[in-house]
Amino acid sequence: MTTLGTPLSPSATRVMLLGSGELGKEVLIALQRLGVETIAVDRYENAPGQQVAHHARTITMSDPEQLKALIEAEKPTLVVPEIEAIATPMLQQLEDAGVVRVIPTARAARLTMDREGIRRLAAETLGVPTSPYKFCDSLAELQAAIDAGIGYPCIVKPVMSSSGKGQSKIDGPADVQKAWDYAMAGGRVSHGRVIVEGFIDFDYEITLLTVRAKDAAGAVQTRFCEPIGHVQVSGDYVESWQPHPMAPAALQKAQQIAEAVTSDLGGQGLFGVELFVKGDEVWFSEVSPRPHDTGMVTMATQWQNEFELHARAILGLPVDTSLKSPGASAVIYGGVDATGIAFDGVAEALQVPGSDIRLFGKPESFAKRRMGVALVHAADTGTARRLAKDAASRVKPRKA
Ligand SMILES: Nc1ncnc2c1ncn2[C@@H]1O[C@H](COP(=O)(O)OP(=O)(O)OP(=O)(O)O)[C@@H](O)[C@H]1O
Ligand SMILES: NCC(=O)N[C@@H]1O[C@H](COP(=O)([O-])[O-])[C@@H](O)[C@H]1O
Ligand SMILES: [Mg+2]
Repeated sequence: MTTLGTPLSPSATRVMLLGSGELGKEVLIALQRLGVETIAVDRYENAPGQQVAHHARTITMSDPEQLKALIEAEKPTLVVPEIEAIATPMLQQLEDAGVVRVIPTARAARLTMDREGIRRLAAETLGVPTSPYKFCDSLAELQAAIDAGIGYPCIVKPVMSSSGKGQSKIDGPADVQKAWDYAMAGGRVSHGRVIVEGFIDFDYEITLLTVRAKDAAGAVQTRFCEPIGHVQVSGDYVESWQPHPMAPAALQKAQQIAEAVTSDLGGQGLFGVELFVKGDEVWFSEVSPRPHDTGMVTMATQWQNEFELHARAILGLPVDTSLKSPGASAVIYGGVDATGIAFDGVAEALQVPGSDIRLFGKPESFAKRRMGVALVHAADTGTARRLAKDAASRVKPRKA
């Protein structure tokens, strides 16, 4: 039986988010609606989720001692990682010692924070198809890996990064040095290690949101949302839609891969399984053991969006992954480097039929920082994509 308490009282169910960006903010709102007491942690003050939580804490989450001190002081019922730059070995230590429960598990957080952990698990332990890959600690090793079989084109990424940070495509020998230097500058934690992957010439890519939640008998069951199609530019998502049609054989393979990976990672919660598809062939790319940026579209398309699904699943509550309407999302970038920016054109954006807007409230804008998203529901995804891009383009961020 799940029992929920009253926030700010001794009975409170207390949940700590490690990372409080746009995704965490929505998880926090979903938790608040269930009367959960929330603690939003991030690396900087006034992060989006910190603006809606009961408590805000700012620490260096990659520093194990700071993380341990905070968790021991706050004693949350659950710790929910929201970003990859976290001292996950410390989370493992605290979970092993019975101090806290990590979502979905400390092991899953640790393995997925580092591309090496999850890639080796998927490809080498579980035998799931992936791009060819190699891990390298120097420019010389990178060049050797490419020459020894990865070949051109290929993709280089820091082992600890997301949203395309530090990622680049190498088309030929002239790009190798540049890709190495870019990766060294772009990781979330300076690490000096990269993955180089053979380029998969896919027809399309999807995120398969996969939920591990308890059924009426208390057993953890796996459920899938409809596939989400998306477009990425420089490794960062700019557009997503749901449902993305798939051939039955490809969908079946996608679900098998998602089931294999998420059941090995275990625990309860929502996962974003990223897959490349060409014909009936499916490759596993990576997985977030938490809501996914491309899944923001579910705020327009599902009865329970991915944040509500995560909140429910981690609390042991039932979930409904069904689609409400086709829809799409389109990213609103900052466009300028400035703090406290202003957004013109919100009313114009909301004139677009079936549209909605989220402005995340990040205190500082960068030209390529995601500051908001436009959401649209429509009769079909083609229409929704067109309208979502239109709505996003009407929002004009500027220096205040
Ligand atoms: N081996 C590959 N072959 C072809 N395209 C790739 C490959 N690896 C990555 N990409 C492209 O780059 C995108 C981003 O890659 P990946 O998901 O690994 O980066 P990320 O930084 O973890 O992004 P995010 O955190 O937003 O998921 C993919 O969605 C895909 O479009
Ligand atoms: N692809 C992962 C992803 O989208 N993560 C989301 O971006 C935030 C960091 O944004 P920032 O870099 O603008 O601070 C994270 O906190 C998370 O919400
Ligand atoms: Mg990705």
